[in-house]
Amino acid sequence: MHQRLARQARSPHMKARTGLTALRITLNQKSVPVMSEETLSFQAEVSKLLDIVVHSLYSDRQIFLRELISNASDACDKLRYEGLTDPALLEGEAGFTIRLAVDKDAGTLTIADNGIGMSRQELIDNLGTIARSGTQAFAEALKARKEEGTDLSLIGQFGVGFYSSFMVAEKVEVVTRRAGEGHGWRWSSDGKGAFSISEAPDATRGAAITLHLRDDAREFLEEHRLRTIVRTYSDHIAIPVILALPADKDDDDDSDAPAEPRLETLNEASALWTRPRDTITPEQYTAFYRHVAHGFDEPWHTLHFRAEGVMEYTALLFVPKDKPFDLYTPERKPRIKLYVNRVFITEECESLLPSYLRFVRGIVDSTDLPLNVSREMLQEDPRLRKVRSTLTRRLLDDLAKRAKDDEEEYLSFWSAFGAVLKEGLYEDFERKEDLLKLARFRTTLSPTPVSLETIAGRMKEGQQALYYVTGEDGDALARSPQVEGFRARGIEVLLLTDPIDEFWVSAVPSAHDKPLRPVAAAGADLEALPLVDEDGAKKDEAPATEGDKLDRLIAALKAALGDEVADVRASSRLTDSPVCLVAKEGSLSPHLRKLLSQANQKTDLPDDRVLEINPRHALIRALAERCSGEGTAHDARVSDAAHLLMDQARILEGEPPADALGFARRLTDVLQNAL
Ligand SMILES: Nc1ncnc2c1ncn2[C@@H]1O[C@H](COP(=O)(O)OP(=O)(O)OP(=O)(O)O)[C@@H](O)[C@H]1O
Repeated sequence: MHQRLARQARSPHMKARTGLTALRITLNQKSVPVMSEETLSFQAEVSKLLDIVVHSLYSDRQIFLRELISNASDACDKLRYEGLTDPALLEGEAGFTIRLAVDKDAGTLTIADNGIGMSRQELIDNLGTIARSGTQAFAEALKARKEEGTDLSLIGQFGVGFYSSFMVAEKVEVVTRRAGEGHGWRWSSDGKGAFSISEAPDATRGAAITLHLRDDAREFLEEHRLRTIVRTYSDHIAIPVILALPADKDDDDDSDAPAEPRLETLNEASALWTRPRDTITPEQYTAFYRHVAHGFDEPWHTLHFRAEGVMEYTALLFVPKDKPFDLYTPERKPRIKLYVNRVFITEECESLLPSYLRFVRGIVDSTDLPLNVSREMLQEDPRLRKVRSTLTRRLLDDLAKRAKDDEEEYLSFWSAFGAVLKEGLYEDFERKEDLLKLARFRTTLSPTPVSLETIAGRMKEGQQALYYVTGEDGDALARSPQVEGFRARGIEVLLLTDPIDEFWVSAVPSAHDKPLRPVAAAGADLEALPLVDEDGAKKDEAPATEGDKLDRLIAALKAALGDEVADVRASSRLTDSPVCLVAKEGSLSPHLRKLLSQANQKTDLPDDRVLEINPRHALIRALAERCSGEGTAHDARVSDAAHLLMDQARILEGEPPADALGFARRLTDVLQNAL
């Protein structure tokens, strides 16, 4: 096991798979040796997945061919790369091909490559477990489906790589020899729970996947069908996909020697990104996007350009339409493939994009980097920093253009990736202004997200700043007492509900030349503005509790609540509610405190919240009256009211009352007295 993990650790794919190590360790493979053949069971998740694949939920069965050709192409890329440091692996054969061969009598279709191949252990790991990110997502969706009845047809969007062969085949055989190894292996399975492995001494380098087609899938033995599928889905593959056709036997040829098959190259076989833009169709871009991104959606945006200067390179980048399922994994790694002179170098070149653009997929092909470029070099090379800066600028410029051209379309992008892009407000000081322009926010006046420019344009006369409130649920925030006073004055408040919002706001003191402030910090700004009715006309305010009365009330509330609050103060933030809880200035907001505790992060800062009271509210005025008499310090009713108000404020913040029993008792008393 250790050896296997060590080997995986060296493989360029390991990074993406670290989370799966545990899965593999828990594998329960029953091993039943039968002469030189061994039968092993699939990992339980694979069996479940195959069961669904076999009972075909895809209408689009032909995608199996795209998946297998894509794997073959990756295998060739890997060998080409490993061959740079260890030319012996190439065994003198450096020309890569992917061959399709049909045997109509046997009903088989074979997809063969001369790439890296697989060792015995790799066969078990790769084709017996869930080793692939997309397949893992599928398995997770399966689990979710059990729990909450997810629509199965959605699962098609994940794609299941190699396992998709079982959509069309009743039996699949893989004969493979890993480059550099003496002999090969045969893997075979009917996809029903088990697979077998035996030696294949004569296997050639690479992998040959033979599909014994089901009766209802014999269409995939037809040349014209294969030709069309390859041209549609795999034309961009940079390695020739060759169809071997039976030779036309010459009439005069009466020898028994088998005639050589005719070979027909089906695809363009040149890297798509090297072709001029105007010769590439949108379908070809989409097919390529799906290949590099392992996506099943359409690209929402495509950026393809050649750059000259400190470094010469071509970039072909895509913004997906749908959120990739691993967008929020803790690594937050950008996934751009790096090529040097069309030779694939690495899957995860982190230095090519900032992590807040990690949803972008695609490739960069440089003509200047050395082929043996190391990981360290990739991280430190100043030219790559320049490339990163150019790619970032061009992507952000394009996003701005798209927003300008069609705001509605842009909002579909924003709803998928806005939360990730906002990480840049916190991390990329240089691009803060650009990112602020791209940002869209839901507000108390607009359920559809709008730009800061729009919000700033709607500021009221005398309004000092742009205000925001943070929390989990936009609807609840829009109705919360925190924003009442703003609503009553016709002032728009940004409703920030992404976890990242709590972090970037601290790094962005102003936006669009206006200070950006939390609602809790409004204070005097707000008092200076008049209350307005729905038509914007000025409204009279109810009389407020003031002076001594107010002081006595505040003193009585403080005495009753003790340590439960850091302070009690009057506020003009409230209009309809009697009280609300706010964070003391300079302390963590309740929402941030909650986020940190969910992430198991302890904070040393005390939970010092302020209870704000509305001096114009009838209840507060009545309470103030009661407190103005003698002996109120020990008035049980005032104390009960203080606790009930405090609990009410907590409930509005989405928290339970501090002491449920006490809360129930007080509420009962109050109701009893009132009836
Ligand atoms: N023709 C092949 N030659 C060598 N290895 C292969 C071949 N086909 C599949 N494999 C190995 O099997 C693994 C699983 O393949 P599968 O198609 O299920 O997912 P995948 O290609 O890894 O997915 P992804 O493309 O998302 O990384 C591959 O990662 C690869 O290591």
